[in-house]
Amino acid sequence: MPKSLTHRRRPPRVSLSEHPLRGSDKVTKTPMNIVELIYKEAGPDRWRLLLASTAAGVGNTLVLVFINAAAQEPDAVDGRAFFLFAVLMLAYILGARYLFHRTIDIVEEILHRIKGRIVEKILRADFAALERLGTSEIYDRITENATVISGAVGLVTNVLQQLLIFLFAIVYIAWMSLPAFVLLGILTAAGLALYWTRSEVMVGFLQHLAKTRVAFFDVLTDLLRGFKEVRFSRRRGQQIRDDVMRTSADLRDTTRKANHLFDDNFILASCNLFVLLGALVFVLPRHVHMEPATLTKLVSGVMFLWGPLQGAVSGYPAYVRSNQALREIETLERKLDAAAAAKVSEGALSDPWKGKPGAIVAQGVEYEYARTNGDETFRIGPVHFTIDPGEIIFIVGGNGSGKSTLLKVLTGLYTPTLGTLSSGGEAVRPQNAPAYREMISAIFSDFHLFSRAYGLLDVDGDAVTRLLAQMQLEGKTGFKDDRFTRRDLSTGQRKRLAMVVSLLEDRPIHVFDEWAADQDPAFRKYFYEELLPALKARGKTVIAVSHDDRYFHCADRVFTMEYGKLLSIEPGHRAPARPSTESTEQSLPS
Ligand SMILES: Nc1ncnc2c1ncn2[C@@H]1O[C@H](COP(=O)(O)OP(=O)(O)OP(=O)(O)O)[C@@H](O)[C@H]1O
Repeated sequence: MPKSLTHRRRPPRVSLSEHPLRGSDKVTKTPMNIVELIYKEAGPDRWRLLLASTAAGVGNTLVLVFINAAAQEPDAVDGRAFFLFAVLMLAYILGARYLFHRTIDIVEEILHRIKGRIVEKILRADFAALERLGTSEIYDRITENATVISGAVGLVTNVLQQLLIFLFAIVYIAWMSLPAFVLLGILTAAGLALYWTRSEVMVGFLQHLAKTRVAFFDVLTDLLRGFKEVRFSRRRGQQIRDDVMRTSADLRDTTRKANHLFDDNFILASCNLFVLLGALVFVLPRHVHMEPATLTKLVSGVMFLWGPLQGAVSGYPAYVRSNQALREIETLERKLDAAAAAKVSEGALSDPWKGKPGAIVAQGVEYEYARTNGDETFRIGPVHFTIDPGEIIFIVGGNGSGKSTLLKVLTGLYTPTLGTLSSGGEAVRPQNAPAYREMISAIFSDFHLFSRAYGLLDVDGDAVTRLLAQMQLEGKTGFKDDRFTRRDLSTGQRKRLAMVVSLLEDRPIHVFDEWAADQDPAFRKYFYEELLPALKARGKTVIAVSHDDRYFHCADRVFTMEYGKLLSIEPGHRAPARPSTESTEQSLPS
């Protein structure tokens, strides 16, 4: 029996570790499939790929035909025959190697470019739009889908090669016996039609599986993030467990059904082959005269179809999955395109300030969050004020009064819905907003500490050590190779580390969103009574959200917000004091 040199693979099973494919997003344009993408990206190499594929296919087929022939006439095998055999094998090796390696290179290059493009789009995206998009979707789509495509490319390429071999084998059979070719054609077409119909059902399962996986991961994430809270309530733990088990059972059933379908399709393809062989041996000789030798060759030829058939059958699910993954990436890119900040070409960007912001003026500034699910949205403004260079401004107000929202508008992260924000007489516009933000160093309440000192050029190690000491962080973390040696600090310490970075940035405007909230009394005092005055003495403008009414005197002016409106602007020493929140702190030793 001839043995195929082709890859024989069982259909890939769907496992829990695979990416949850999502089929819910509507894609308006017909997305490119993986084969079209490889064809397009291959450029001039596509002909070489075709050639390599043909060489591999022809080599593979002829090696088997050759072995078949040699087995029937062993006496005719001489040195020349052996040389021909070696040449055919070499053609297969070179062709297959080029085909597999080149398609992998092309796909990996495509994925690398897609990642770069997505990061570029994230960097260019409008902050508010990116906030709405959320991080988990971006993370999921950029990493998991790329993994699915990477993993599938070998199988998909194999399908293409197998189809070619299949074609050659059919021609070989037609050459031996035309009636056998017609019979095979009819049975193969019937088998393919059945396989195709079942494949449609399989695609539906894959999509359902994708949604179920997302639900499973969501509830699992809830359990892991809320692990602390679960420790305090057995009932909560039980309910979460029930939810996890319910989604897991759904996942189990769908995975089982999908895998059964894969297996059934595999068995179906095998049976199709058996039917072909049966028809060849039991039916054909009764109707058509055929030499026993020809029949033996035909049987060998049909058996040779086994490899290509299996390759194609097991590659098809990979093809479907990678197309789905491509669709996911495409959807993300479209969402990011929609989230892009107002289009400003690199050349049109301007910096009218050159690092000197002047007075910040808000004239009738309003901002409203985008409406989602028809819910009421929060809006601030209209607000009017001027903040002079070197001023210390505190923004105070109750929870949810809009302090952080105002900070995001003031720092140019949110574009006002109405009114004008200007700095040094220049309105902040899309063309100059990046330059405006470069003058601000902000620590928001949900700040992030980067693993490296990104954005800080030529950091002076001594300066960092001094600042770490000033923030009482020496011994807790250090600075080595452009990185802080430890970031797993307490909340208050992490904020002090963020302050170190902010001071190193040395920008004219400092923005702090409740920075002092997690500091102990001594450090809070240090922040208000030493650090802020020191910044002011260096000409810095400070805008800080604060709840520390006992330190309002440290501000030049206090802006009080209520329900999104600027209720009052008072000099620091006359600012309204709210009930003290520091009764506990006063009893503690400082
Ligand atoms: N990204 C967002 N999308 C929609 N609404 C938001 C968003 N962020 C905040 N809000 C809403 O804006 C309102 C004001 O929130 P904001 O964070 O500005 O208040 P705050 O005064 O800083 O409150 P706190 O003192 O509790 O930090 C809240 O009602 C909140 O629900």
